[in-house]
Parts: sequence; structure tokens; C-alpha cells
Amino acid sequence: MPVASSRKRNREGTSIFRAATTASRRSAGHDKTALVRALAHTSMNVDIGNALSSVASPGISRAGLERIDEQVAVAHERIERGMADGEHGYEALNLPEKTDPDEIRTAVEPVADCETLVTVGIGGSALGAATIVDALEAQGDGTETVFLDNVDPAWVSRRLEGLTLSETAINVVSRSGMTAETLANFLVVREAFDSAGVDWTERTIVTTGESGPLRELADRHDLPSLAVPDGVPGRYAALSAVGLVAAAVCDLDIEAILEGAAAERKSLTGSLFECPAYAYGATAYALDGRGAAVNAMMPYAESLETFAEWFAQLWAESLGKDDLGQTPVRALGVTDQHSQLQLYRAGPSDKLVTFVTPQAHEDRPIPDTDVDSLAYLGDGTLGELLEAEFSATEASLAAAGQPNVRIELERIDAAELGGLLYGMEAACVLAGELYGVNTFEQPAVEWAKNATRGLLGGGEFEEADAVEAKTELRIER
Ligand SMILES: O=P(O)(O)OC[C@H]1O[C@H](O)[C@H](O)[C@@H](O)[C@@H]1O
Repeated sequence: MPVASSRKRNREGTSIFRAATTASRRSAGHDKTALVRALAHTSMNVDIGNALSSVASPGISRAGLERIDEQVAVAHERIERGMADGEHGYEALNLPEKTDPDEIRTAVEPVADCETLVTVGIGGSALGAATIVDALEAQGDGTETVFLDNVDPAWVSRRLEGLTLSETAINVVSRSGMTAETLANFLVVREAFDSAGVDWTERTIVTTGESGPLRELADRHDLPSLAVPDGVPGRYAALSAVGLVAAAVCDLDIEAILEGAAAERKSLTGSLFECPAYAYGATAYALDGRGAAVNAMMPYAESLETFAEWFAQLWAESLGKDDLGQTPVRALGVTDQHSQLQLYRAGPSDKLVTFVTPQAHEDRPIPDTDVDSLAYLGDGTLGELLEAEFSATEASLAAAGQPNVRIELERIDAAELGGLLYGMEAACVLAGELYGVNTFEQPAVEWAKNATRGLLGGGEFEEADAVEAKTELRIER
């Protein structure tokens, strides 16, 4: 039987976490000062101590933090104004108050008892939902989930194979209602239902904008539908129907997700020293400016692997413009300790590593063994091993002077996840203000979308001409 474990305690009640941290300080050869802000109403905390210039290079000094904090105050005012006016993009930060979980629950009722939910969407219209469902899988009702967010034909076929379509529901999500991949996959799924003699109109729920082809289709077939709220770009829509329909079908606590996000919203203040989300956004921005052009997101929880993908979209698509931006990389603790960590510790000092660590988690004892050299494992649990590995990795980077930041969650549950998603969105919006970019547009992505449509005969798009103009230097045998 799994037992509860907390990062702070081992079986004897001593603080292994603290011991490991002390060891890391010692090995780093300095006094690491953790800038941890514990807020009563939210539990996402951020420790930027290992990003200080006294620890790492690149790093930021305390004086540097104070200077950036003046910019944070200005940015915060801009963000609050945007939220109050419901401006495009900023409106996303109002979702915890504006999303109606009852409306979502009512809309999913006709398909709530499905065995499998196939979500058809891409980018922001898939990753938020996938992040929530994957992170909270253990708390759901066992509904199998499939996310069709690619058009690789073999992969799509494999995903659909073996599904009992009479027990399967379709969740189509597209803000624009026009995205080629999503509409093509939807047509494929519909045809599969038709071929199996299952009425897809009885088993489909649509989330889309107020107008567009998908909206017309939903109206024509009288499908249950939800709206992507105005002013909310896809990658900021996880806390709307875009991210929560799949969660509701899986019977996850979407109310708690929104409550956690609402608590995080209350933590937004005009100072990074008071606000973990802004502390993260400002530190990442500051370190990028000092040479950390890469941000490796490394959660220490398998269930947060998809979160790293979601974060990568958020960070890349929001900040990558005007020759600016920090490249997000997806990593996973402990798995990537045995691969990427070599580069993070001993490679160029151009990275910030961001850890996400739940403080408490389900645990499982490691069985005793009669092999003497493995006896130390038999005394512990998988959770303790995970914690020790995290502490060791964090220390290994700090000791090598490589900057890293720790985002701490109490545990992985609906409220904590809601807070994490909201906090990272707020961090990204703040970073966008500090960079001075248009956080909520993605013209480079639109360019490729236009080129694709042009190639497929979906209209006249000059971007398609670039395909013909490709420079070739082929090496053949
Ligand atoms: O929701 P949709 O309109 O189908 O868009 C899906 C995705 O399309 C594009 O690639 C955008 O850059 C993404 O931000 C968006 O999430």
C-alpha cells in the first residue's frame, strides 16, 4: 500500500530535506540564502537563492533584484490595468473568476460516462487540457484520454485503433475554428464513427470561438458547445473550457483548480519579493539578459511531464519575438538526471534550470534485499530516493555555479495545479512586459500556418512561395 510521504521527514522524523540542502550549501562552498516567500493563501513558493550572483554565473545580485523590482512595479500596474479593461491577453488572468464550472459540467453531461475521451486540438487547444488530465490522473474516474494533437497518419491511426467508439466521446477544441490539423483530425475521427455505425453527433462536444467553421458546424448539428472566452489566446486558456472540458469528463475537481488559480491571482502584487509568480518571471528575464538563454523546465514528478510541454509553448510563443526570448527545454526529474544533467552542469553557462517539486506525494517502500551493497535502498522508499535525487541535482548545479530556481508545490492536487498554471501564466505575462514584447501574438507561427494553407490550395498565401525558394545542398550516395 502506498504511504504518504513528505519531503520534510524521513522515517525517523529527521529532516532529510534540510540535511540535503545543508549538504548542498556546503558543497557549493557558500551561504546560499533562500528567498522563499510563504504566502498564507497560496502554496506555490519560489526559491531563487540559487540564481543569485553569489551562487551562480550568470546570476543576479541583490542590488540587481532591487532594480528589477522597480520595473516589476510598473509592469504590475500595466497588467492590472489590462485585466481591469479586459484587454486581449491580459483578460486570461481573469479566468479564475470568470470561468463557470457549472456551465462546463452541464455541457459535458451527455458524454460524462464515456470510457474514452478523444480530444482533438493542437497547441494551446490541447496542451492545457492534457497537462491537467495527466497531472491529476490519479484523482480522476479512470476515463481513458487520447489527445490528437498531431497529424502523423500512422500515429493517428494507432491512437484510434481498438477504441470502442460507442463508448468514446469527442472533444473538439479550436479557438479560431480554422486550424487545419484540428479540422482534418476531426474529419478523420468523424469518419471512423460513421464507419462503425456510431452517431458522432450524439458524442461530440465543441469548444470554439463565437464564429468560424467549427462554430457553424456545432450549430448545424446542434452539438453541445462552449465558448473560448474573448481576449484569451489559446496558450492562456487552460483555465477556461479549453482546458477544463476534458478534466470535467474525467470527473476531476475543476472547481478546486479554479480556486487554486484564484488564490494565486490574489498573490499578484507590485513587488517580486512579495509574489512568487513575479519572482520567477523576473528572475528568468534577468538571467536571460545575463546569458541564460535557455530555460530547462524540470519537474520532479512524472505526472508533470506534460506541464513542461505546456510551459514550453507558453514561454516560447509568448516571448520569442523581436530577436528576444528564452528558449524553453523540456526535462524530467529524475529521468533526465541520467542524460541531460551532464550538459546542464558541465556545458556552457547559458541555462537556467527550473525545478518543480511537490513537497508531499504518494510513496512506496523499497523492499529489503540481502545484497549488502544495496542495503541502503531497502531502508527507504521510492519517494525518499526521488527527494534525495532532487536535492543532489540541485546541489550539483549550484556547486558548479549553474543557476537554478525551485518552484515548490505542497502536493500535486487540483488546487495546487490551478495555482501553478496561473502562476506560470502571470510569470510569463510579467516577463513579456519586462522584455517589452507583444506577449499575446504569435506572428511567426501564423506565417507557417499561412504557408501550409497556401501549399494545400487553401488560398493565395505569399508565404508558400518561400517553400519553392529553398536553398539545397544535398549530399547523396
Ligand atoms: O485554437 P486554435 O485556433 O485551433 O489554435 C491552435 C494553436 O494554433 C496556433 O499554432 C497558435 O500559434 C497556437 O497558439 C494555438 O494554440
